[in-house]
Amino acid sequence: MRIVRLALRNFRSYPTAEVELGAGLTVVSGRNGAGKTNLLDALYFGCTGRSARTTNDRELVRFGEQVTRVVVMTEADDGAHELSVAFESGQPKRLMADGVRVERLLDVPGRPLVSVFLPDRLELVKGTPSLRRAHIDQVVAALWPARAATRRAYAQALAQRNALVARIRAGGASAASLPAWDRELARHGVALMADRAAAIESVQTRFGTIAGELGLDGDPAVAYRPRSRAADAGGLEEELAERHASDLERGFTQHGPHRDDLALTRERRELRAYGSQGQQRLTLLALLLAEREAIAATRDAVPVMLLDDVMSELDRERRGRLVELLRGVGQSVITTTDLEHVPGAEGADVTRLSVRDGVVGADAQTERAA
Ligand SMILES: Nc1ncnc2c1ncn2[C@@H]1O[C@H](COP(=O)(O)OP(=O)(O)OP(=O)(O)O)[C@@H](O)[C@H]1O
Repeated sequence: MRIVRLALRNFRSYPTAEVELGAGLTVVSGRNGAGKTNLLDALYFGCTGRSARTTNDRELVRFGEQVTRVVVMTEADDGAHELSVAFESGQPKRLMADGVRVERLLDVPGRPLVSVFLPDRLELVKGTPSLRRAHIDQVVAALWPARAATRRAYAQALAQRNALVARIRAGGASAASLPAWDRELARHGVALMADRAAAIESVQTRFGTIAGELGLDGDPAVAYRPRSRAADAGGLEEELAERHASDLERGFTQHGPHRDDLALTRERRELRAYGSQGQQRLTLLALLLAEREAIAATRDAVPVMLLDDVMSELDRERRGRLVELLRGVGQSVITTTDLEHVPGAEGADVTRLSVRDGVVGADAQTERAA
């Protein structure tokens, strides 16, 4: 599966654009504000139905326009496919796969997986545990699509247990009904913890290696931090039972995998609290690359990497190593203000695009030579 073409209409700074992606690495160059990030976001939007930068879709519609539309054309073993997303203010988003309306693009079989590195995504390292939990669950779903159901089942059981806690507090139900929901929550909870642990295990060693190669010293590490210490469903059920009184006092379920975290450390200290901005950026980059390798090793699908302005952080040697990693397997799109920052960009296997004033042109090299 690979993305062949992207077509946009009234997406951010672009009135219209048609972009052909390379089979491997595509480098998008242009000045600050030219529209490079907008192009990456359009790709993300077309593949997932969501922006990587905002939850407010209205921001995606070009100023003065009403409707934006993004179409992603792909090629797979079974032929050509098309995903499209259209958004009009005040209307529900229209998501289509091969001309058929769908609820969610994430459920479309064979859709391209995408992994995106944008400055805003640093929140994954710096922000609250909930972002990291959601991220682990996305990695689980990318590694083993069928297991996405476990997280949904857990979330549903948790919502029901919380509703019951509220009813008991209001005097509308008896505390004797709690153990049944402890059992249900524990059953899905241990399955969820096992999936998360397995996902992080498949990423751990790769993360250490790639982070080292990209120049992050100090023994960088990623580890799953489950809230519960239970080894099985019975153990988690007991932990939940021990907290009945305090759950009823606080009004919600305080214990379980919905309180898990992912620890990202360097020299055994949390990068969230002690890492420099550069270290946090390298950590995020290494994590996304490690996940991509793990997914490629588990499935015959390699996520498309969308990397925004990542080169400025790296010295020449590390830029070279990153380009090597990206050229090795799958598709990637990388943006840069300066083509010189991408070693090997002149290679025959690299597709070069230049962006200027909301217009995407082919081959910046040719343009420079002209
Ligand atoms: N809805 C919109 N309609 C029209 N233009 C928009 C819209 N949203 C953003 N823009 C414009 O897009 C431009 C920014 O584009 P983008 O972030 O893609 O630039 P960039 O090439 O990645 O720049 P940098 O190198 O500085 O990160 C800005 O000029 C901004 O005004």
